[in-house]
Amino acid sequence: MTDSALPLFGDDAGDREPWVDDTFSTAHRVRLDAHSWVEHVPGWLAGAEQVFEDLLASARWEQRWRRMYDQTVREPRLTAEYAELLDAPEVLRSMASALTAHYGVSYDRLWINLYRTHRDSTGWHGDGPSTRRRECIVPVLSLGAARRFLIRPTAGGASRTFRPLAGDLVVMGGRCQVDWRHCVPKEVGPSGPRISVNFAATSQSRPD
Ligand SMILES: O=C(O)CCC(=O)C(=O)O
Ligand SMILES: [Fe+2]
Repeated sequence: MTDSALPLFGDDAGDREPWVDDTFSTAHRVRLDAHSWVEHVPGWLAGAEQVFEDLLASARWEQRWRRMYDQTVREPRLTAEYAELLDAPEVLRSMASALTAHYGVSYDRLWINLYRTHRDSTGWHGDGPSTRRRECIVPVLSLGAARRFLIRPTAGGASRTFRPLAGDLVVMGGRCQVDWRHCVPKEVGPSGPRISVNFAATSQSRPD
């Protein structure tokens, strides 16, 4: 057995083991309007690099296709879904528990997206079937390269820009999935790969 295969204990553990700030001490909430908000939690996850590498190597990445008008288009990113939280890696399950405890929403499934380069993206959308309740709380964790995350009113208007770094959470709350649209646009300059972890709750997929 080599050193790197040994379990992490002692002083080293703090540097390498992923660890979430379950006090959410850095959370900063931006009110979008009377009903919707976005919370940015910088540095929520420590050890993000290890989680990124593990997911990149171990997730069952799939190419998805999206129906747009009369065409079927290839999504410019890869996705892996964990329809049951129990099937997700332990580190993601413990993050889901921390989010459930903090936001009072029972996160019981998740999907992760891989933006391979600056040319991968996701267009303006609301999360649709996973967020049918009038008010939802949708946490998204960023890993890997920093990319812009934009949100703008569904009816049109100026967008707000967030730039989550690896380990940051961006949480959409209230009526964000109906009254607002979000996207991760392509970038002009080169960027390394990014993974986002999208936490979902069956309870939020049922209309109230
Ligand atoms: O990658 C992100 O930050 C957001 C992804 C997203 O909105 C989605 O998959 O529904
Ligand atoms: Fe989304």
